[in-house]
Amino acid sequence: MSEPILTEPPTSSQPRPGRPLPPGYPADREALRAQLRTLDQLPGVAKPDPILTVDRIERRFGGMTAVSVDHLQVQRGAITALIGPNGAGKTTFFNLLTGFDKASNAAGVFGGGADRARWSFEGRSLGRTNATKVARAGMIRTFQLTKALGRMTVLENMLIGAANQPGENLWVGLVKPLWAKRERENIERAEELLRRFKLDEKRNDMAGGLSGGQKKLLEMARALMTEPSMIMLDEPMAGVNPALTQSLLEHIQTLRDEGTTVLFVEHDMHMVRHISDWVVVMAQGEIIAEGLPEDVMTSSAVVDAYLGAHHDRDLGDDDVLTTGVIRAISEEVADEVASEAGEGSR
Ligand SMILES: Nc1ncnc2c1ncn2[C@@H]1O[C@H](COP(=O)(O)OP(=O)(O)OP(=O)(O)O)[C@@H](O)[C@H]1O
Repeated sequence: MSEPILTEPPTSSQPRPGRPLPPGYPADREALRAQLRTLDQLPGVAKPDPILTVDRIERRFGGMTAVSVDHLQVQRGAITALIGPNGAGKTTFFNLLTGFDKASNAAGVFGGGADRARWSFEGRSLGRTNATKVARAGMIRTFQLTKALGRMTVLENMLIGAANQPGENLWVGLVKPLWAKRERENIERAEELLRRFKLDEKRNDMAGGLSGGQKKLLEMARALMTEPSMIMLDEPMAGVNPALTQSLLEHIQTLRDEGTTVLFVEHDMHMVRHISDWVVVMAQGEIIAEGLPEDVMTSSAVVDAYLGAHHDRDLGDDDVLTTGVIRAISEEVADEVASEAGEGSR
């Protein structure tokens, strides 16, 4: 696979238009990266200023453990990539954190006991809350398969993303002037985001008619209606054509610079290497590695974990052809040659 031409990530940040950066937010991305470079690159390592902290979260489906994360901290203001082979548990982990699924050891679940799952966001415990409350707390996600509502217009899709929609609260619904003011504000914000994501000309089109990449942009724009402190993107690049790749990457970097922490799941290793400040690797439900992109993505443990399910995966750099990879590929080729020879002699 040839590497797409990508511009360098910005190293300094701009304040969010109309909104100051959150207090203590690491505006200078280079300084943040320098701090991250001083950390031990070990699973569960403490971060200088974690926005999200997870402890002992487990999800079992029957006898199969899909997620078993002992400890993870996500650094505020960093772009963190969560990578791992198919079936590693990444989406399930996202679902648990955002309240779309319940941990098998959640508080109140039989057997949850002393080892119950705990996670906190901005220092606030989220373990017992549902998806709506998690979103209101400022942690919002997008999905692997876009959830744009096809029979609604692009603008209507944006407005259902607003946290303070009229009608959500009976009192707001009754107090008409306030209702009208909020609706106006929501429309203004939606229009501004649509302009920014270059979807403004599509505002009255049905969302179902957008391309795959435009739906991804719409979903990201909609997630921003609530002005989240952290956005979790599940495979933002999947189904996006090369023409939109660069603009999607720029949007993600701009989000970070304007005060939104980014955690994303992605299989596109060029993207991971290009824009992440930190990489977390999952395999078989567990976090098996954490560290700087240039180090983690060339680690043989990580490459080996990938080879289980991604024999054809380009990890984005020739340096990944470590001994482990070469050994595994040679074994696979030898197996194929042996089985072809067996078939030929039958
Ligand atoms: N609702 C479910 N019922 C049963 N098993 C499930 C369910 N959801 C996920 N799993 C299983 O849990 C494991 C982890 O799946 P998950 O989708 O979280 O992995 P992933 O890392 O996101 O994979 P991919 O990169 O392919 O999206 C897989 O073995 C999957 O089959």
